[in-house]
Amino acid sequence: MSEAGTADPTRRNRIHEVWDRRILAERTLADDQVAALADLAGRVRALTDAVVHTRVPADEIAAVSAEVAALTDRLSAVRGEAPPIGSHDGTGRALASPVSGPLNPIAPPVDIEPLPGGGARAAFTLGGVYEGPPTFVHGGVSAMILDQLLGVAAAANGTPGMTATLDLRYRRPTPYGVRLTAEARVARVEGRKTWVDASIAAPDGRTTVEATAMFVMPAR
Ligand SMILES: CCCCC/C=C\C/C=C\C/C=C\C/C=C/CCCC(=O)SCCNC(=O)CCNC(=O)[C@H](O)C(C)(C)COP(=O)(O)OP(=O)(O)OC[C@H]1O[C@@H](n2cnc3c(N)ncnc32)[C@H](O)[C@@H]1OP(=O)(O)O
Repeated sequence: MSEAGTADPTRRNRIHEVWDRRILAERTLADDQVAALADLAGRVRALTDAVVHTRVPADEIAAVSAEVAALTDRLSAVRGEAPPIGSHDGTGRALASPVSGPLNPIAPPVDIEPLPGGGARAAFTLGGVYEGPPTFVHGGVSAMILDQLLGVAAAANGTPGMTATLDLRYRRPTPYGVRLTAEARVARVEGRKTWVDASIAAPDGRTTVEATAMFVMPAR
C-alpha cells in the first residue's frame, strides 16, 4: 500500500473499517459453536477440578495426559488469532472473559448482573481450584472478580473505563465451596473518572473483601 494512499484520511478510515470488519468476522462464532464451546468449557472446568484433586496413580495420570494432548491437537486444527468476541454490551457476559465468560474454562464463571443506575451484583461458588491459603480463596482471584464486577457497575452507570486504580482490603479469609455474594455501586463521577465501591460477602453475610476502583475512559 502506498504512502499517498494511507495519507488520505477518508481512505484510511475506509481501510480501518474493512480491517475492523475482518477482525470482527474472524472473532465471531456461529451460534451452534458458542453452545458447543460453552459445554466444552464446562467439561474442561470439571477436568481442571479433577486434576487438582485427583489421587490416581502416576501411570493413570500419564495415560490421561496423553489423551488430553490428543484432544488439544484436535481443537487446534483450526485456530483463530484471538479469543471470540461476544456482544460486549455491559452485561458482563463477554464470551471469553476470564471472570464471567461461559466459553473460557479458566472463568469460574461468575454470573454478573448489571444494575440500573450504576451497580452490579453476583453470586458464585468457587472450588478448590482457586485455593490460596489452605481452605480459602486466593486473594488475587478475589481481586480479579472484584475488578470485573466494579467494571460492570461503571459501565452500567454509562461511564465505562479502564481500571486505573484498584484498592483492596482483605477483612477476613474468603471461604471456597460455599455460595458467595458480591455487590458494586458507583460512588462518584468526575469528568472521565468513575469511582466504584464493591465487596464480597460470605454466606453468614459478613464482608470478606472490600474494594474501591477508579476507572478512566481513555482520552484517545
Ligand atoms: C473504551 C474504554 C472502555 C473500555 C471498557 C471496556 C468495556 C466496557 C463495556 C462493558 C464493560 C463490562 C465489563 C467491564 C469489565 C472490565 C473490568 C476490567 C477492566 C480491566 O481489566 S482494564 C485493564 C487494566 N488497566 C489498564 O491496563 C489501564 C492502563 N492504563 C491506561 O490505559 C491509561 O493510563 C488510562 C486509560 C488509565 C488513562 O490514560 P489517559 O491517557 O486516558 O488518561 P490521562 O493521563 O489523560 O489521565 C486522565 C486523568 O486520570 C488520572 N489517572 C490516569 N491514570 C491514573 C492512575 N493509574 N492512577 C491515578 N490517576 C490516574 C490522571 O491523573 C488524570 O487526572 P486529572 O484529569 O485530574 O489530571
